[in-house]
Amino acid sequence: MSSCCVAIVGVGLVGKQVVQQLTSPALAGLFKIVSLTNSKHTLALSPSAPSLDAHTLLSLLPASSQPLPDKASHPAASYAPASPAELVKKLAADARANKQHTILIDCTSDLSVTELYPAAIASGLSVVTPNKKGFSSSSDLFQQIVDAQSAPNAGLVYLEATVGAGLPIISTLRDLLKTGDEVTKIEGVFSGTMSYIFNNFSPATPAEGPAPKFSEVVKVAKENGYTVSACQRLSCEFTEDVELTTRSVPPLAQEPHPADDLSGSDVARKLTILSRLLSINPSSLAALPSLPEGYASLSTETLIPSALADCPSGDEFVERLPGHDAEFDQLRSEAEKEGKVLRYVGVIDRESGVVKCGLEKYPVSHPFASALSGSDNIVAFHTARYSQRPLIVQGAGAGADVTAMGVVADAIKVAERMGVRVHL
Ligand SMILES: NC(=O)C1=CN([C@@H]2O[C@H](COP(=O)(O)OP(=O)(O)OC[C@H]3O[C@@H](n4cnc5c(N)ncnc54)[C@H](OP(=O)(O)O)[C@@H]3O)[C@@H](O)[C@H]2O)C=CC1
Ligand SMILES: N[C@@H](CC=O)C(=O)O
Repeated sequence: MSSCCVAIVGVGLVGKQVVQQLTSPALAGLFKIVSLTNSKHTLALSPSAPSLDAHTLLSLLPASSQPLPDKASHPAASYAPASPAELVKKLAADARANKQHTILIDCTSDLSVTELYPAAIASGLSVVTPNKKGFSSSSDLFQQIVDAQSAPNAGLVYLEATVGAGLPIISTLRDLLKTGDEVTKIEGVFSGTMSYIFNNFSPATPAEGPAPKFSEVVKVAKENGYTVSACQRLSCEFTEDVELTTRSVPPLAQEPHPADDLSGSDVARKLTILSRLLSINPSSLAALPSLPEGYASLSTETLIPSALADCPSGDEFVERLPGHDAEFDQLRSEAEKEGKVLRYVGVIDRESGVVKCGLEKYPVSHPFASALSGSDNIVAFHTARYSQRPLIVQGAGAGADVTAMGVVADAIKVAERMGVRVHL
């Protein structure tokens, strides 16, 4: 096989970057993009037509706010209303007919798309995704995805970018486990947004002047989160209405409503994924909690003040947050009195069977306190082999370009395993 077909569902921040990277000179000959789908429309491309560049491909998919044109402006293109379920059936039939392996790349955050993975994998498609929901929701769905890989001629599944974006966290864990190491504990800062907030609210080396208020830091994080959309679009050259100065903004990927990150559920989903990967591999250590409802079964400390729990909009949340600054000031001064800083961390402790995430205090000399900046994630693997000092993975844990790198690197692994030769 000299190339793989690729269908991308979800063409937002990450999906656009995936298109960009798959059509780069290094990879354009190895992957053939056969469809792009947003929440409303599917653009289908004839596999026999010459490959198109990223700009042309993306310009052929109408935005979901626009109606489908009567006729495609490119001879290789055709349109249909978006139906990921129908798409999976068609891709599987085409792959069988053309004897060409096809990768479904899900760059949505939609649970209903992940519910298609078992059927997709069992019908021979491979799935590559940064979408956490399929692996961190009910244990039934997770088990169905795992079991689908045992069907005759099943496709493969790769999920590196679900944890730490492009950082090699899932692949490191898999390598440790498959080579027989015992992973006793995984701990780290797993949220780019939480990392940014606490690196600034509770720095190891405070800047001169008054300490920042929690609400001010969250507000800046929210603003940067919005700015990164503009930043990424600029780097893809799809809009002209963005000032060049936005390039200097650190790449955050905060959810539009800060409560989605501050609730800790994003970290809980990442811990669920790692915990389940640990649990499906043989180990002599005690079993971890079964997490039947996924992230919702996990002990998660929320940072949303209870009075703001039902705040409907992100703007209103940020407006009302200053009323709760005193609570966060107190947490910070308690930590400072002990010579410590605050960090929002996740822990999977194999020996005690604890899986939890919440706010913890760390001495300023600890790597979680002093080694992080921007939206960095840091993950420490404590194992039988790495018993004296943990194996540490660190770097930007959010942002469209690094997340897309994790996705595209997974697609390369699928292609290699399907017989496509990829040279150094
Ligand atoms: N951004 C980051 O730094 C990181 C993101 N991730 C994960 O990557 C995924 C994508 O994130 P991101 O690109 O930032 O999100 P965006 O919101 O920018 O993009 C999501 C895209 O999915 C589309 N979509 C939603 N539902 C459906 C559906 N049912 N069928 C087809 N398309 C659909 C949306 O379409 P429409 O345009 O029509 O609304 C949109 O194009 C998420 O799962 C996220 O958690 C993981 C790690 C880091
Ligand atoms: N919102 C997440 C990014 C996607 O996983 C984060 O801040 O880490």
